[in-house]
Amino acid sequence: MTERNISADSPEKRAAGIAASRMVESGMVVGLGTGSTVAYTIKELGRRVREEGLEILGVVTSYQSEMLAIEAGIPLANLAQHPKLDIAIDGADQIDSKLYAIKGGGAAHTREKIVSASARHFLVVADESKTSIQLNKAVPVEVLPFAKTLVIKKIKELGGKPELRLGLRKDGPVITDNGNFVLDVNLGVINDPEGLALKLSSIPGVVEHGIFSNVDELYIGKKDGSVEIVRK
Ligand SMILES: O=C[C@H](O)[C@H](O)[C@H](O)COP(=O)(O)O
Repeated sequence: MTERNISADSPEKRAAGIAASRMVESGMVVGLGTGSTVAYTIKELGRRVREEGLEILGVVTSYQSEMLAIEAGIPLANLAQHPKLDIAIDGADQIDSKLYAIKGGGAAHTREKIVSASARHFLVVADESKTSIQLNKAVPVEVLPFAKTLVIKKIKELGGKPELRLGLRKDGPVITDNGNFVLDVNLGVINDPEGLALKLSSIPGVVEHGIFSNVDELYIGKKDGSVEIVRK
């Protein structure tokens, strides 16, 4: 895994993140994703709340998005209060031409999947480097620490090469917001994302994997500041 830098400015990510925020209207309950691209969306929504009187409730997907949303001034709610969200907006690590996505580079994919599955509309924001004809990046798999050895064995039986994600400024494994480990699983080119998703989900001890098949719309930010919109 390469180091993640969520604070470096990126015109492409900003273009996609801000364009997506325009889909949000007063009265909506909005799923707020995790990562450097959707951070632009969260900041822009906060600006509209503070300066334009936009009235929304945010439902966060991680401690990162919670901290950003609080700092931006977005009032928050949770899924117990609002089980049905109007929209969820989130980033992706890779997304293919059929809008299957790999997420979890920030280890937030479990809550992201729950929040996006609760939304009527799921919109992904990304820069051009994330698009690919087929998925081929390592798939993050959140695992109960107790089940690590079994899950590694089962993943190898599927032909995957699992690697325990280690902390960058912490010794030992990354611990997710849910208290679990993450395996980054190299599976080569993924020809059948839905089939693979089913196989990974059926391994005892897998909490959630990072293959998403529920993306409705993709906003791709370009270097010239334009945004291409792809709909399912
Ligand atoms: O766990 C993290 C998430 O799935 C992110 O949405 C994903 O990694 C994309 O992040 P970024 O926009 O920083 O590339």
